[in-house]
Amino acid sequence: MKTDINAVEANFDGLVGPTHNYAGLSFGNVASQSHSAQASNPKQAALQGLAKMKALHDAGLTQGVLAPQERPDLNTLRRLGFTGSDANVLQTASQQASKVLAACCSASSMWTANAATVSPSADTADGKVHFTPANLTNKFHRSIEHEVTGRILKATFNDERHFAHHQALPSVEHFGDEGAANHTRFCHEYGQAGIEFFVYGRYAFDSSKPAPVRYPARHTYEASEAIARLHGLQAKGVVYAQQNPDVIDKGVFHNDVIAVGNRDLMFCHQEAFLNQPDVLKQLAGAMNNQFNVIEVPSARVSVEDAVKSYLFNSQLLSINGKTVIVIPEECQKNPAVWDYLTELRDGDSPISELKVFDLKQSMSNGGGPACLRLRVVLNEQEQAACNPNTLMSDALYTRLTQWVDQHYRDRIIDADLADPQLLLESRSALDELTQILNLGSVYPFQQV
Ligand SMILES: NCCC[C@H](NC(=O)CCC(=O)O)C(=O)O
Repeated sequence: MKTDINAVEANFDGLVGPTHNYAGLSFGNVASQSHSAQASNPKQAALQGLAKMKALHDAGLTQGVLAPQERPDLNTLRRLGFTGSDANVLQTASQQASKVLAACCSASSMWTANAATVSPSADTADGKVHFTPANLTNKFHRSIEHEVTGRILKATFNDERHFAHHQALPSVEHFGDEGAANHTRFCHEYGQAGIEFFVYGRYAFDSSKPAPVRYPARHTYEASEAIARLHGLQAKGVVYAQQNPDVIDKGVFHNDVIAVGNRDLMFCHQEAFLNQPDVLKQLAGAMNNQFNVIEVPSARVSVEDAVKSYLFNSQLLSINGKTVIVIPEECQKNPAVWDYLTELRDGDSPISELKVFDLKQSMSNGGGPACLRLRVVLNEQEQAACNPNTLMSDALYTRLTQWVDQHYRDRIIDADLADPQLLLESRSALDELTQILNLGSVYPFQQV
């Protein structure tokens, strides 16, 4: 197949929804648990996300926006037995099952690294870009995302000649799938066939294999294999690796908390994978031995510091032939991490620039720069086939910041989630958003 030299890696970031809150829903995600019950600021959260999108657009990258989910999720609450008017459903849920209500109000779809796994057309048998929404079975509040995520992806990549959309895998723990947070694509040029690297936390059908003991392994080997099959990937274009169970037990709930890759570069912690030397050897072989690894030693940055600072939840971006790393402010505040990063930048590593962002609202729930984006490699024709209203521009940035200022609250605590007014505010915001992004009626409340 011919290489498209104009293929780009686009980042589609999740827009933070109007109900962003801290409910402590993610066992095994240290930040989510430690910020439980604190007041959130949805307006600031959305603006922080938009500022990152705008900055990367300004740097010349292709940047897209993925719409949030409808929350509170009244359909799910009704499915769980709450009845009556919408206000009544919210009130009884808050009285009888406040955690269930909080789960049905989470803005967790903002972390679009978990929205889906995406395979670029250069890697797939039919030459289309393949999308499979992640079932996110391990956490109830996230398991209710995939259906609407699928609709939003179809409305964003809306051309059957170029884009193939699959259903999520069966929603059981055996096929627990956390999407692109556990998937990295290596390549020499974006438009050339690449190596898709799938990382999983455990085996569902083989209990003889190692697994974490304290925290859950959300993603299975069997799920990764199924995605590779669905997307029509060639065996020689796929490498699998198991996450080190010990680091899952220290709070590394997704691989993108301990490793990140771009083109022919892998930036990872020394303890990221089981049998790490062998994994790196396999990757180098698959990449015809043109592969660079920056492996951060535990003696320089401990796993605990990596989890606290989100050093590896960074974005590695190619800008004008240079590799730039996008990191959260928390990296600057951690002396061991900052020392290491400045040494990388000033030395002869491939990383030549550090871009620091304030993403505190998302970080407090365990989501850094990389969690907030879904990478989609697109050749020239595919770029033209995307829904143009979802692509960042100066005009879209202005429009969306005004929209956030108009509709979003600047404070939400647990008790607010039962407020019927919040439901109305969210629906009117999202109704307007579907017009701004030209998505059609993707939300359940628009389909009655
Ligand atoms: N890729 C980053 C995902 C972070 C996400 N946090 C949350 O859902 C926290 C929600 C809360 O606790 O309110 C998760 O753990 O899946």
